[in-house]
Amino acid sequence: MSAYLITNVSVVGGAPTDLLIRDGVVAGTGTGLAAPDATAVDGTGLVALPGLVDLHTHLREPGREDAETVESGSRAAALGGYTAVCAMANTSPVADTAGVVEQVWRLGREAGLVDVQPIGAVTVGLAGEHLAELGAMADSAARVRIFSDDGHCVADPRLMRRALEYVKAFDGIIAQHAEEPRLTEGAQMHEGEVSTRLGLTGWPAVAEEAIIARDVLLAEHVGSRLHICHVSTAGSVEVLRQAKARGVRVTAEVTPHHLLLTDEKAATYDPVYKVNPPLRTDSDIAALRAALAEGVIDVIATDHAPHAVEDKECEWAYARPGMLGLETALSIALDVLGPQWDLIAERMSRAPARIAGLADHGHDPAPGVPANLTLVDPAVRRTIEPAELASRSRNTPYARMTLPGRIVATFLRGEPTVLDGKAVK
Ligand SMILES: NC(=O)N[C@@H](CC(=O)O)C(=O)O
Ligand SMILES: [Zn+2]
Ligand SMILES: [Zn+2]
Repeated sequence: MSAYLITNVSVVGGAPTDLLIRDGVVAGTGTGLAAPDATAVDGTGLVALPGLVDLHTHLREPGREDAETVESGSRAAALGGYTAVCAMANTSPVADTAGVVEQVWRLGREAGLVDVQPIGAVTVGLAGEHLAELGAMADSAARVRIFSDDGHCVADPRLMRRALEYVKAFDGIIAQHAEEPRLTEGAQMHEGEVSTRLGLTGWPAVAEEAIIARDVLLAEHVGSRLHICHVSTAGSVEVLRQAKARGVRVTAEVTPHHLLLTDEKAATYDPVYKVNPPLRTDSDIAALRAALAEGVIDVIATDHAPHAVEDKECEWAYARPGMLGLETALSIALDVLGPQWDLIAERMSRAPARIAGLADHGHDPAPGVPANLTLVDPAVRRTIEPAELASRSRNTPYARMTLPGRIVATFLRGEPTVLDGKAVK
């Protein structure tokens, strides 16, 4: 195994130091380290963060390899500073058996760019009728701990209760896509002033809030762990705040796009802005940012949702919802939070690693910890060019925007996956 000596780097915003990486772990820190056999990496001006961990990634393999593969999505993740991603189950076939989750897990290992941790479906085929084989997925080589029908809500309260009961035995989590389907039939965008003006059917905030309120009560009743995907409204934050104050075992994530973009974007009729849950309002953004600072929202998760051109560059009503996220998330976080490195490390690495139970991830670089880390240059501003992204898809809402921060290098267990801002393989 190789050795790397990163010199003069700020670890999570601290005073510059050196970091020696050897045999897959951080072998030493301190100023003036010497290691003649190590490859030198000049860390001057750079910030070292624990490798980012994404709780919510769509990799599209198996089934839509034209939009993304485990390998292309892993490369996008590494370039975004990630060392682990949790792959959502809404593939084709759905990841609802031990066989499919093991396939995704193996493809992740073969790509070798990030740790790919499969999420299993809650219900067979995401159909919301019968529980999938949760135990077999948990016992499989993929060791699934998070289950989600993401893309769909587990709308049936009895099924949701049974799923929560089932995963309690192995401290698993149900990650809910909170959307009361009866309240969002035909919905195209956030229900509010802009949808009224544009004449598009609205997706009301209460469709999300009602499910979160129900599910925190179910989780409290059962004593199980619940995670809420892509929280998007101020009302959801209030429900979560109350639940957490009561000690309910609930965690929550917000996406970069819900922290930055509003429903006004729909007025462009550019389907790149169509997403579930929809972009909301300025006051929702303010509440989400405050909740993130406070810890009512635990995690920034990308909901990286690649879509092929034919599924996205069409009329708004026919376009699939979802947008890319992995290669821009850290920049959006920097833009929204500023250089609050400890908060960024907490919300984008430590907390998601803890929630997903990824023991090798989410550790600040310190002697003895697995060398899963990323180096950020906060001084660089870069313009997002969709054609330059590593993702197979192009549906970024940040095209031609200039954003702060650039990932210079990413290390997975001591080996670089990104160096000089370029993927190593
Ligand atoms: N977020 C989206 O708009 N789309 C996701 C599904 C989901 O996260 O609900 C997708 O799979 O494309
Ligand atoms: Zn979802
Ligand atoms: Zn999703």
